[in-house]
Amino acid sequence: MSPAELLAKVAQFDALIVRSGTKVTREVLEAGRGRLRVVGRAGVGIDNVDLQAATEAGCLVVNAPTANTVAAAEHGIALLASMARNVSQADAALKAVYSRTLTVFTAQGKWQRTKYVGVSLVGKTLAVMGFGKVGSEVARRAKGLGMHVIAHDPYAPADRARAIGAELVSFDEAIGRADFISLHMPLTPATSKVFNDESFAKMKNGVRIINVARGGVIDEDALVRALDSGKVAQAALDVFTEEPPAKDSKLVLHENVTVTPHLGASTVEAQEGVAIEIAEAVVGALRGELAATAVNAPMVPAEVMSELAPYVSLAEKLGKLAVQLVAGESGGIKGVKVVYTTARGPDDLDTRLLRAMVTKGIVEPVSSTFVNLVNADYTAKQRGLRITEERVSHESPVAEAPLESIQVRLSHVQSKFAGAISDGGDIVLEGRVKYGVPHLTVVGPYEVDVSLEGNLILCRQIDQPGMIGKVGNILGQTNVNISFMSVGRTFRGKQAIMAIGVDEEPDKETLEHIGHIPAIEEFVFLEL
Ligand SMILES: NC(=O)C1=CN([C@@H]2O[C@H](COP(=O)(O)OP(=O)(O)OC[C@H]3O[C@@H](n4cnc5c(N)ncnc54)[C@H](O)[C@@H]3O)[C@@H](O)[C@H]2O)C=CC1
Ligand SMILES: O=C(O)C(=O)COP(=O)(O)O
Repeated sequence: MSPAELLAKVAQFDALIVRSGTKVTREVLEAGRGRLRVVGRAGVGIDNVDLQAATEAGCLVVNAPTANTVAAAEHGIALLASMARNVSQADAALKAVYSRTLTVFTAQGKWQRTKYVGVSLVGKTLAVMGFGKVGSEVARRAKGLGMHVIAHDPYAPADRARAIGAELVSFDEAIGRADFISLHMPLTPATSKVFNDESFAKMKNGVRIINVARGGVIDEDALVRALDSGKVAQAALDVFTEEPPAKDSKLVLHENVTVTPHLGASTVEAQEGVAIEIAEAVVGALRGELAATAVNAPMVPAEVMSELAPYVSLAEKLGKLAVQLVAGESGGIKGVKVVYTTARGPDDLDTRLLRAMVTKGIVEPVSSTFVNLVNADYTAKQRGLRITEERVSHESPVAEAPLESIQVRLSHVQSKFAGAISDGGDIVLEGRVKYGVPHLTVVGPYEVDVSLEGNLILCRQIDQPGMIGKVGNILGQTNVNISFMSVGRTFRGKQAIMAIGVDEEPDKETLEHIGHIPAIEEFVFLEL
């Protein structure tokens, strides 16, 4: 699709899957607002996606960070070796002659065995700039070629470098000592044009540079100057500031430069790999699962994610139930307090995810905004929702459970179900996870215990015999299956509430029928 076509059509889709050639600009994301929920980048670099605009639109951006790593590393090694031995220049020169005449070598001698004398790799020093996934695979392979490998990466763990046999050094030391420099850092404001006149000046004369990362990390005009002066003997480039580069690009046309058109990830295996990786990530994200490869959401490590999963669901359901209890005329929800009862300290329990899910539960049923971990705080702020959190420490933890309970309090709002209002005047709901399943355990001043699956009916009645039977009968007559039921009361013979989980949504008449049971004071049907 052309950019114009993409703009015109993006609103018809829930997800977009792109490679680096498609620019997912603010304009594209705005045009997709309301429908577009996920942008999947079938590769690593996400510099072609406007992350801030995606975050504001609540659009999750996921990438496929691992499936093309080896392909990129292999391409780096291919460029390193072919540059050192002038493979592409020699090939082009020889082909040019053969295409003119099949038999004669010209006087200028295109069978140029002396012109294309190369340099050896063994024993040379390679500086790997950016010791991440691709960089470390390049280092590993270069070791196999007998090179001495040094690396610069301010954030790389020293033990990984040590394990591969690479020495981690400063930026200046890396570029100053190297015979070959291979670039593997992401393009960020900090890395933009870090290879410039000043840094080329610090390199050895006759250094050779390989770039399979991003064109923007090199000041391309400065590289042309360094090539012209001989400071840089050769460069091998897979990526460019502008792709494709201008037709008259001095860099592309330079005789000491080897170029490929951004082929780093282009192997049959890598493309199959990223396709599968991104399809799984996008489908998961559309199903509402937490994406491990989310780019614009806080990173939640996989083990934390699996431990918190039932609490994430509990948090969302409590938010969803709470908002349905708010009376229409109460002037909006202002303050939301989430209270976590836990044996863990702040360092062992990151509540951002839980807070985001409470926000999602509260906002989604009453708006057209799609809320996720990405835009939850932004959305809450926009809607004037003040969400505060409190931790209550719990002395005797149940085994290893991260949380004992989660309570959601909506302050100073009226409720359509007075039974949900606590003594302090807030709507209060509390829940726990039991056997991996979220349960509602407190409604206002009442203790209940109902599994949060399907839908829920809350009834407040006078505590007297026969109530369960009456309600059960009415539901049974219309084939509504009760999945769970619990009765809580303040004092014997006073008020009680019944929390009834139902698989099907009862029709209006059935609900009215329940409301007409004389002892029932109020009831509400809540969707989960
Ligand atoms: N040519 C192609 O087709 C491909 C290009 N790439 C590009 O390769 C690059 C690396 O990708 P991965 O290894 O997967 O990413 P990665 O995130 O695993 O590694 C990047 C490393 O760069 C380091 N880094 C960040 N700032 C730095 C700085 N100022 N100086 C030195 N190091 C710095 C990080 O700490 C990290 O270890 C990215 O730019 C990516 O877009 C990746 C795959 C294919
Ligand atoms: O994954 C990356 O960062 C790449 O540069 C590969 O880009 P591509 O998917 O080949 O357009």
